[in-house]
Amino acid sequence: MSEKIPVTVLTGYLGAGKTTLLNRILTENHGKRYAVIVNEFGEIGIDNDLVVGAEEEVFEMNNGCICCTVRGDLIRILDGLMKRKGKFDAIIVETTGLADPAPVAQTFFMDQDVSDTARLDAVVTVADAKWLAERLKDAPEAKNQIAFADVILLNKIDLVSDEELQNVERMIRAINPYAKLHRTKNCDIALSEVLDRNAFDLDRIMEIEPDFLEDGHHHHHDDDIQSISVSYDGEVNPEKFMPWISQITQEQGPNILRCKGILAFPNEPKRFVFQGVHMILDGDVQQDWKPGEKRVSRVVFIGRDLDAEAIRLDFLATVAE
Ligand SMILES: Nc1nc2c(ncn2[C@@H]2O[C@H](COP(=O)(O)OP(=O)(O)OP(=O)(O)O)[C@@H](O)[C@H]2O)c(=O)[nH]1
Repeated sequence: MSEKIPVTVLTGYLGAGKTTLLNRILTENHGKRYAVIVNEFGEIGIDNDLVVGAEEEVFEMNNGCICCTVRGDLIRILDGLMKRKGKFDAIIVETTGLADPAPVAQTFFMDQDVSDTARLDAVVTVADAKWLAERLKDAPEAKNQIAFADVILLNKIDLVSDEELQNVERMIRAINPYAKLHRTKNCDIALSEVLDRNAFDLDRIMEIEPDFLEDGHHHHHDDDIQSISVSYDGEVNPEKFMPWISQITQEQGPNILRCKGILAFPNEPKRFVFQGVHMILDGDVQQDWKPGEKRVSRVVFIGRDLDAEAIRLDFLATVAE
């Protein structure tokens, strides 16, 4: 029997640094070929376009969470990939920040075709050193992501004091004493610590979740969490957009778990990408718009108690004349 293809499930709460880690993996000179599956919560894909590395094949699963509505899609994509075995060395699945990793991991044991050809190598969880303590209070997914991890990257250590870091490490250890824990900035880590670990331990998981191998998925997403996507078929004016995005993240930061966008600015050959986690905002011009690519500007906000219509109108008010 030929060897099974290793699958790494990359998880972690909204904005923790999953795409940063994925891009690091894909750009490093590893000589391997990865197939990448990216799942997003919002209905318009942004992450897919933020993943670098033209070599890799990126499969996008939008509009739903990998652990719920689109799990069938995951099985279909995996089945399709298996038919082309030999064309790549490993598979990386980046889940949404709101995914419960258990049902995703379950897929590799419960689905016969998948389990015959692929093996779950490890669940790698990226944790945000600044926000994890808060999320452990109000987001059960954040806790499950830690509990199920084989490897944890405690990321964004540049944003916290030593004391805060030790505190959050204690919280992680209380939930999961077994995972290998690394402190990172910008997910800077040797790939050998993340890939091909052979770390997934079914026995440990059965201890946490005794019905792991039984069918039926009971994960209920927090219904209060909204995903608001707005897309405009053209350019936005940076002089209007920048003050608006700063203002909304300052004023509504506590409710904005995550925001991001790709924008076309007039006379700018490069795409402007902005990223936000609560009130922390980051933005920069990145790669060029491709020749013939439509210059569409799009933003996504994920959070609670957000006024979707106001966000839509305010964003559209920033478009270039
Ligand atoms: N200060 C700081 N910022 C970081 C670090 N790692 C990542 N970021 C920034 O955090 C933001 C979110 O990073 P992503 O990698 O997109 O996070 P993600 O987990 O993929 O986000 P979602 O897929 O939307 O859940 C980006 O603006 C990153 O540049 C870090 O170690 N320190």
